[in-house]
Amino acid sequence: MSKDSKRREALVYHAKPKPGKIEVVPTKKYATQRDLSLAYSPGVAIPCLEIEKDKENAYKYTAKGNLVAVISNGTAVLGLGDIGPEASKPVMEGKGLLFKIFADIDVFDIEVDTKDVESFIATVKNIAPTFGGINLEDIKAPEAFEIEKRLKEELDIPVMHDDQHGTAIISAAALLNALEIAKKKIEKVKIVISGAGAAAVSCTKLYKAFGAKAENIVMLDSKGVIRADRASLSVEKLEFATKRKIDTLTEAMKDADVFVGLSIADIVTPGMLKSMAKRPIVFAMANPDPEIEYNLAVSTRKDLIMATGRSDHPNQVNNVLGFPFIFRGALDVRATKINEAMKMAAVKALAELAKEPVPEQVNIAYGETKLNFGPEYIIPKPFDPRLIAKVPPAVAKAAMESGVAKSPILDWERYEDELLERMGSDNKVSRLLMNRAKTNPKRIVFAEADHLDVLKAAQIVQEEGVGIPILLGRSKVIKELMQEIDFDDSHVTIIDPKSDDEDEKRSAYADVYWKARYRSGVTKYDAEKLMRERNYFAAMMVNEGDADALLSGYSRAYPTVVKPMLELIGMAKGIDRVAATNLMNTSRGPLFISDTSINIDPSAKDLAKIALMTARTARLFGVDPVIGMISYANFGSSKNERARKVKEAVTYLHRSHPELKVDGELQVDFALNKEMLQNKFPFSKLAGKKVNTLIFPNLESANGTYKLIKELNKTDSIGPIMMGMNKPVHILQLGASVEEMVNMAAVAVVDAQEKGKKVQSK
Ligand SMILES: NC(=O)C1=CN([C@@H]2O[C@H](COP(=O)(O)OP(=O)(O)OC[C@H]3O[C@@H](n4cnc5c(N)ncnc54)[C@H](OP(=O)(O)O)[C@@H]3O)[C@@H](O)[C@H]2O)C=CC1
Ligand SMILES: CC(=O)C(=O)O
Ligand SMILES: [Mg+2]
Repeated sequence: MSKDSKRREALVYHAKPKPGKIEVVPTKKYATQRDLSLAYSPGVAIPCLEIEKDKENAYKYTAKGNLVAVISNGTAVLGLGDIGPEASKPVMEGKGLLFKIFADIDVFDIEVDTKDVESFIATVKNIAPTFGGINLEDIKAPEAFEIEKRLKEELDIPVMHDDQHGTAIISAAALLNALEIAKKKIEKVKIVISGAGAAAVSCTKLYKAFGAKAENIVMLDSKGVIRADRASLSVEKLEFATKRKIDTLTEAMKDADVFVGLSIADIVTPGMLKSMAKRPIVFAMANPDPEIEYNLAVSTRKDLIMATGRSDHPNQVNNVLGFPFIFRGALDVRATKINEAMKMAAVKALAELAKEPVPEQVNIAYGETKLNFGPEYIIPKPFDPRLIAKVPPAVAKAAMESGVAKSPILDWERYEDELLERMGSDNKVSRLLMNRAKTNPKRIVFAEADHLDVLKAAQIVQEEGVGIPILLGRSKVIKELMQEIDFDDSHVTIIDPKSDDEDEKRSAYADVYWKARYRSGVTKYDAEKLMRERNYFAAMMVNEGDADALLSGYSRAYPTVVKPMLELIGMAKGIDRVAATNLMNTSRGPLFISDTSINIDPSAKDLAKIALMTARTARLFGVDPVIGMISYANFGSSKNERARKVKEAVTYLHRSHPELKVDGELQVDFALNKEMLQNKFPFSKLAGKKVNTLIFPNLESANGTYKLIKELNKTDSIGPIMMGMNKPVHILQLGASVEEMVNMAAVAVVDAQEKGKKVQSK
């Protein structure tokens, strides 16, 4: 992607559909007058008075306990410097987003217009009653040190300057692991620290706490090496002043084992790297651009262990891995501080986690084949689902043991369950899907590429590396539209099935088609005419191996596209029924709904087949299927044939697939509410389990339900995903959005990867 496109993409992301990245969502009912009289006056007065009696009740009756303030004055925003409070807001909102998606913590971002230490402290103290914790962000040194110190002393809620301690925790964990890989001892290594600001000073203090020796450390600021004989050094800098008679980074780097950059971009040269000791460790953590670019660094020294603060290279050493989980642990025990014991516990938990076998889900999420503890994997990845279950308990335990926890955790197993439960609401399934597609992109025919939105989706698919688009349609229109949206056509195949240029291909496809059907009344002429039809041509491309997957249906009603696909592509071996499922990214986690598009009134046997196909699809998305077979009645309470049909399907499934977690017939609310199910039907195979797949008894109920969820909750939906076809062919909903089409393209690619595996293993 060009620099211009990246810039445009970033601006559109922040501007559309609503400006900014976060909003406030009510958590209580507000539908009726009664609800409102509880939410506000007069009902609201009751909790007010309870809190007046005892301030601790604020944790019981308000959102305080899960609310963190991300506060900045914009004086050291990433590595962009002093850009002011307004300009820091996108970063602070971004931190809010990360707090929410990684640890389910709510955030108000607060940008304060003052550089005066006292006035900043007073502002934070005055608003502190609102919050359960304070995350100070991007405030420059030395002011940041005084601000944090004072707020910690004067407030009884956890206060952490993330650039100091978040960064210190993550980089210490990464450093301990990198040293282990390089077989070096922290007590012996020579360390160069570029930067002497908030992040650098705190990181270096923590390395010292883990054994690094002051005499082995050289620190630099904007004026060069911090030497003991330099005039008017701040106390923080003085702690790291060296007695060595050197002035420059070049001199400092000679024979150094470790370089830690918390300063500005591009100050380290290949020459400097070459002068470092054997097996050097380089953490170039300035954001967004590191002290030395990743590829330049690793191509300069093969024995390098390299990390940056960025997500687009291996070893992202960035405080994102820390602050959500550290605050989660601190809030959950109502810690009054984030102390050294808690920080050390977080370091150890992170460092240990990197050495454990990486779950397949993480490999998929990062498009890796096998992440393993080693030079390119020294620290866990932010999307590792184990982080939420490992780091907050370690922090919480340390808080309890060090006596700063006001509300200790008694049942750790239950706490871990609660932590995992919190993470149901993020969209990790679509992320997983996209990343799995990227590992082995396939050729996808976009059969309606002369429509602007289809083309936009193809462009994203190409630029993101999800697949290799082949654009089918009127080539003149396609090319004009491509220009309009800045879609580079130099590496994209464009095919117009009606044009003379395709005579040869058309005739070859027609021949194959005719030979398979000449005893069914199809003439050569019919076949040639059909091949001018885009869907027939596209399907033949997939059949004949000229493409790996097909997407169509954006501009036509679903049944009119399904029919030719079934006729040309047909069903997979051993399958006598196709069906479609929709994956909904709901607030309780991923939910598969079937059959949303094909079978109008399936029989009991068909329902069982649909359940089995959906279970297979769920596994493809990394979801262990837990299936509710839906009806209007529960477990035999109605004798009507419609309920009996579902019951029969369940009996069949229990007999033929006893290992499958499936039960019914069930009403939707019982299927989705595990406590309700456990209480009323404890004998059910699903009692106490979280159902993630619903099989509906007929098309109208499944189709209506998924559309209802999608429209009312604005839930992302991936699908309809065709199941049971012989080739990866997927049919879009009429007028699907660009995002839906990109998701479907990823589904088509993953489907092609899977079908490819089956062919290979035959
Ligand atoms: N990866 C991560 O997780 C994190 C990365 N960072 C990055 O670290 C950097 C610093 O952030 P922070 O500590 O909050 O900011 P501060 O403003 O507190 O500190 C910046 C420091 O960089 C020094 N500096 C400036 N130019 C040079 C130079 N040419 N050579 C050496 N030092 C230089 C400054 O020197 P002086 O003291 O003379 O002004 C100052 O000490 C930023 O790029 C930020 O993005 C920060 C936090 C987390
Ligand atoms: C990551 C971060 O907090 C920073 O660069 O400032
Ligand atoms: Mg920061």
